[in-house]
Amino acid sequence: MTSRIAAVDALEILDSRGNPTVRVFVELENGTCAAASVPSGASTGENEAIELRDNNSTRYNGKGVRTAVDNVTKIIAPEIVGYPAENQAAIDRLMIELDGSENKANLGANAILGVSMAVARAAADSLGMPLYRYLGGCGACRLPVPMMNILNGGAHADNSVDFQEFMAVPIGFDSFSEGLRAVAETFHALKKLLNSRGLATGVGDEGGFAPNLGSNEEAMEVILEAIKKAGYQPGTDIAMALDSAASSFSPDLKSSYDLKWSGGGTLTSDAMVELVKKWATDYPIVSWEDPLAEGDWDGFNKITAQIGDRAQIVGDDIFVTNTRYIERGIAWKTANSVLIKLNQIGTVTETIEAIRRCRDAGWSYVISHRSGETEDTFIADFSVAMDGGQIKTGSASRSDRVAKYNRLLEIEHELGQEARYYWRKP
Ligand SMILES: O=C(O)[C@@H](CO)OP(=O)(O)O
Ligand SMILES: [Mg+2]
Repeated sequence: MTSRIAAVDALEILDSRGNPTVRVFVELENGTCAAASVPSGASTGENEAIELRDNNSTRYNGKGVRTAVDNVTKIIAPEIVGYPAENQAAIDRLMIELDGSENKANLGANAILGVSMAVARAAADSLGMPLYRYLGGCGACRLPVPMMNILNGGAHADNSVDFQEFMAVPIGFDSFSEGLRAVAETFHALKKLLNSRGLATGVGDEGGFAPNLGSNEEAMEVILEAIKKAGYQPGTDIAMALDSAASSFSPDLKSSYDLKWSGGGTLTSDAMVELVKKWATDYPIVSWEDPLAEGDWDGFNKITAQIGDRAQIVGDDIFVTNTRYIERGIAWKTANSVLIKLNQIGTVTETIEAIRRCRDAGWSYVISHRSGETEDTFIADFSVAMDGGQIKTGSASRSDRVAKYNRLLEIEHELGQEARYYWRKP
């Protein structure tokens, strides 16, 4: 009995926002069966691989999740049955060719990624290896520093906060579990603080609280207070990371910024750069994702030149985990870090390639969830396998996010003394 693929199946399931998404099953001739589920974003970059998602017009017209499911079972499955599951790169390439488009618009990035992840998991299971070991080899022993999202705004919440994500980063701890505990305690401290001020403690899509605050500064102030209340030193034990998701408040995606709640109205790119610089000086911010919009390459270059030596400038919407844009960014010194999302590019192999480019350039990379998630914990193993050093996977209040943290705790436990954990400055 070999590890050749015997069957591939798929079905429509729900994601954490209650929207349909894809789950794929891959069965091998040796009896191994593995599944993978595909997440989905809300604040998506324009150049992301195209997923076949449902909205009122696509559900029944051949462009929704049901079509993605059919594409797996009717188009992809017959082609990959018989391939050894370890031939990840060949299987991924075959699916890219089958799709035939630039951006996976024909079969759907969600169809292709579901198969790609399920194939990796089946291969690992069939070899009796944990996924992180199969994908990362015997050197895979570094647990990522979690960026725990504790306050939500922007497109992920209906409150009066412009920036999308405010995260707590445990930089001063010796182990993943201790770091995770500290940011979870900060999350609880923040809840108490918000409560005591009569502010709402309902959560946004990624589980961070979504109170109505007057400005981004107010959000950062209350987080600093929460870190202290939890008994930690801001900037030494726990630092802050932000994802402005600036494309979501830049109408032209490149030169104007409409901060509704802070900063006093519409800003030029230069004014936005100045504001980011000021906040990065006033607050212990170690990582800033999408401080400018995806078309504002000049603004990105400027902010990287000005604060890139002390803060990680992470490109999400601007790079979309695509080597074409990452290479341009490296050549132009646009950032110093890339947010890595498997479903932005659509296969495991291409995601690994994107990470390889980052490493070659001395850039960091942050493995990330999407705002619409499932209970699938693939990215937890993937972050250890890729030795990425950082993971962004929401708060401690939603089980779709907690599943990833718990999987990382399991991996740490399994690695025992071999486990490594440290924050690497940019
Ligand atoms: O902008 C982001 O980084 C992500 C994940 O936090 O959000 P979304 O999945 O909505 O694109
Ligand atoms: Mg982002």
